[in-house]
Amino acid sequence: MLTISALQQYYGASHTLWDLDLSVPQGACVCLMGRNGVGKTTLLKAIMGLIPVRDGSIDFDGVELAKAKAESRAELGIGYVPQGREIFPLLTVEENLKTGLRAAGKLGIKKVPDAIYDIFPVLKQMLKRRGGDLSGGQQQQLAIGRALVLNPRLLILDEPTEGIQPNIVSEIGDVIIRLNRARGIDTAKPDGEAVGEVHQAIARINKELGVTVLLVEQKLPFARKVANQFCIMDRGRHVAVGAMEELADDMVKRYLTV
Ligand SMILES: Nc1ncnc2c1ncn2[C@@H]1O[C@H](COP(=O)(O)OP(=O)(O)OP(=O)(O)O)[C@@H](O)[C@H]1O
Repeated sequence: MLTISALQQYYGASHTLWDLDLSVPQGACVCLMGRNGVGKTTLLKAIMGLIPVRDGSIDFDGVELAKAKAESRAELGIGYVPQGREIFPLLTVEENLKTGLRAAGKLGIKKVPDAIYDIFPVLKQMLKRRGGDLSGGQQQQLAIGRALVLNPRLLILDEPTEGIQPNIVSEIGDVIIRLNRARGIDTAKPDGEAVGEVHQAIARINKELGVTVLLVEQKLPFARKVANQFCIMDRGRHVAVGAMEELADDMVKRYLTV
């Protein structure tokens, strides 16, 4: 679905991404890992067209994104939750969600889908509250909700658990897992699990679309739980990729432990 090849990125004279390759197959949940400052956020911003790239290719389902305008991503089906969430503190929850619609372009989506409120019931309860008055966890749910309003096929999240209470971290993890893996779940025949409204809403979105996920995450247990593939970066280069169950202790020690 997303194939990055030989990407080169500079901040001025500073060479930040070196010959970087990354593959995100359809249906996967890929976790981009690495210590602070290795270039994870830079890579996500490059994918989103928020910073220019010098050379290389970013192919999304056959469309070359490396030189395309940032606005093209939403229309193509890429949703983005930036680091630090970047919600509008003075706008209400409803207004924040509607900002996600501004890039609807030709998609024909005119209102925030009800499924967003089914996935994050707290947003419905707080529709008229200002974004800045929400807790960190609620703001993160708002940021993810906003990224989902255009029904993306690829959801990109930059450190979704940063600064969030443990119980909300786990809720957010469950939502990501279900968005990613609920495809094909038969809601009429739950597999031993009580299928609630949230689950059904996610299964509905997922059945229609199948949300592939690329996320940056520093918390190892969260990454192991949520993602099924990893890509480790070190000093602007990809140094190891594989299935999450292959992420060995020596790699963790060498590239991730601070
Ligand atoms: N706007 C910028 N101008 C110049 N250098 C930058 C800019 N943004 C980031 N950098 C530098 O680029 C390198 C990669 O930063 P980046 O934020 O992508 O790393 P990261 O892996 O996401 O780290 P973190 O986990 O701390 O967010 C760092 O050395 C950083 O100082």
